[in-house]
Amino acid sequence: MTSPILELDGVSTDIAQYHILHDISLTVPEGGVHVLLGRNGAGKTTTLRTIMGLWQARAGVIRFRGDDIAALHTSDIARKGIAFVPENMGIFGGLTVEENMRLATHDGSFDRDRLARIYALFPALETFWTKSAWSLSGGQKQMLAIARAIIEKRDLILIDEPTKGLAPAIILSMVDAFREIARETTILLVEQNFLFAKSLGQTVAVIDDGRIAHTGTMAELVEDTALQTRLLSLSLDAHQ
Ligand SMILES: Nc1ncnc2c1ncn2[C@@H]1O[C@H](COP(=O)(O)OP(=O)(O)OP(=O)(O)O)[C@@H](O)[C@H]1O
Repeated sequence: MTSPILELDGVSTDIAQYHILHDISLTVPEGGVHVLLGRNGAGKTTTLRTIMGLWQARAGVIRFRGDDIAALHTSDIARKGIAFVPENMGIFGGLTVEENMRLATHDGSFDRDRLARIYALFPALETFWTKSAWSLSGGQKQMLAIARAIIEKRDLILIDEPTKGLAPAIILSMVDAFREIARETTILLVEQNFLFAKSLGQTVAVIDDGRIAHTGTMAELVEDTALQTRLLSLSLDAHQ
């Protein structure tokens, strides 16, 4: 396994008076898709927001390519090459697809090759390029949110539950897109959909009640049904 692109070491985060994350240690190897699983309220979003500097860690170290980024502002963390696709997708409904994409670039201009690649990954975005984002379907909105994160080269993308509320056929089409994106960028994926997660993930961490309950390779979790049963109750949507 390659050296880690991201490491969390003993990270604890409070929101107001509440202790939400407790001593989170997590290693994300460079390249591929790495999954953070956990049930509702387990602390997945808080972990991603802490990495992005949207919540300040009370304790612990967050290393990106070896540099401690825990005290940096979100804009400086983004400039280092980390993008965040939040659960609410963070797109602007009143703007066109093109305007949404342009706002995600640093100077408003597009690299033609990257744009062509994005059109190939998500053809609907080319079709609806001049349409307002609110006219897109849920799946297309999610594609736009992901496309915004990769319109410029990023080293690491944090994606919060991209399959939430999407139809199975749309989720299936996203598997190929994620595999393609992961050829040039490391993805840290928060998920509850185990089928989606296991088809993409190389490593997996399970978080429960703000604590890491398990870390390992996805292959060993897929093979170990007893472990799955133990973790399913903590983390996964049993219907997936
Ligand atoms: N702004 C906030 N104020 C108070 N508590 C919060 C806030 N945001 C999150 N929490 C609490 O922190 C805990 C972890 O929330 P978090 O959103 O990280 O969970 P999650 O695993 O992402 O869940 P979900 O799958 O539902 O998005 C929950 O108990 C939640 O109620």
